Amino acid sequence: MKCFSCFSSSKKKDERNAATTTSAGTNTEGASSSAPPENPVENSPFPKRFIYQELVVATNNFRDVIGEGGFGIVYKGFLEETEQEVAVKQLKVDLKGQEGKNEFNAEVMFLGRLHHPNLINLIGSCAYDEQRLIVYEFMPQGSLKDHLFDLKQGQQPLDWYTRMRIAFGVAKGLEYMHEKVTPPVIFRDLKPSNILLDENFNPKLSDLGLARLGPEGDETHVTTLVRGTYGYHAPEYLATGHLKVKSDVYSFGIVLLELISGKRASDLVRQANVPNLVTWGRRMLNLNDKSRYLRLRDPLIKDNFSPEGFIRALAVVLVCLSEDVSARPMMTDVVLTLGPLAARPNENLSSTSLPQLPNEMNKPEDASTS
Ligand SMILES: Nc1ncnc2c1ncn2[C@@H]1O[C@H](COP(=O)(O)OP(=O)(O)OP(=O)(O)O)[C@@H](O)[C@H]1O
Repeated sequence: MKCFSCFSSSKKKDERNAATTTSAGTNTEGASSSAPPENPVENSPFPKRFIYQELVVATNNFRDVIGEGGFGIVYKGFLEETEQEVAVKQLKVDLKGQEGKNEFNAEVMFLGRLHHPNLINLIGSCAYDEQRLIVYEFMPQGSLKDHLFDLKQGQQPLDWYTRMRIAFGVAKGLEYMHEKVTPPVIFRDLKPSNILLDENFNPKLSDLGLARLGPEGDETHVTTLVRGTYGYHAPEYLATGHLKVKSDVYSFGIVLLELISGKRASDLVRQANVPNLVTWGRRMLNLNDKSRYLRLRDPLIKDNFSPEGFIRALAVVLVCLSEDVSARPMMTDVVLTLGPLAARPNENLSSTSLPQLPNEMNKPEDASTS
């Protein structure tokens, strides 16, 4: 927790500037002026401190529930002052314990300092008595979970390219957290319900309540209690509590496999005698039988499918899910590989523009669509 305090003690503006630096040496709050043009920073660097009554008004007395998670209920709201639709999360605060407040502090601290188009925009927060509320930009398409599993009647499944675009955006968000800020930030709870979608299905990572500052200098990991969601943890983190940026890479591999297969990691884990998603995926891929690869594809993905992109995406899954932590790629490599896969054919990206894959990523042979 010593690194954590260098963030959390930074209430004053000048102290905050010292807290997190980008790899270019500028602080993340200043990143709004120094970010590269392709990564415009949308977020206000100074989230608002709301008074409780403002949020009562904004949410019409907490009437319209958007969703509920383990840490609280999320309500729809509207801020008259800025004419902005918002989502307001009211954290369950366990009066006997610190857990809810810790999540709140971590989320407000991280989101207040990290700014990227693929991270949710924190509009503000409110700490009133035992109440803890967080105000985010509203994401009209909800979470990836709502579009991947248990679709409602008549709901259109995500097509292949949208899935790849979502994976690409998530990879960019993680790349930013791991590689563009110092010290790195480990998300620790990557899963579809923490990937929110804007009106154009661009993804934004949310729920940084469990995030941790990563190791600095020569250290390879931070040691923590195992937290997060069962089914998404890297095996070494589960076994030892040693958390690394590559633990997130493993979770990303699982989410990518979920996007490809439409199967839920967590459901399969709970069922007796059924291999979990990772075991099942690996079994299919190791059988050197091309027709089996295609059985990993979500049957809801129909037209506009790219067999070459499919194989490459599976190769990314395989390396991200390596048991050997050092064999897992950095998110920058994943971003480079997924970028071209996210482009629809009419977006004019030929296969020759695909980046060279590391050897392990070329493992699966090419497959046909038949
Ligand atoms: N900014 C937002 N805009 C729109 N919908 C949101 C927003 N934030 C959360 N939601 C919705 O509320 C649901 C609950 O979110 P929340 O982060 O509280 O829990 P969760 O991630 O689903 O579960 P848990 O936190 O227990 O792992 C989300 O799945 C999503 O559908």
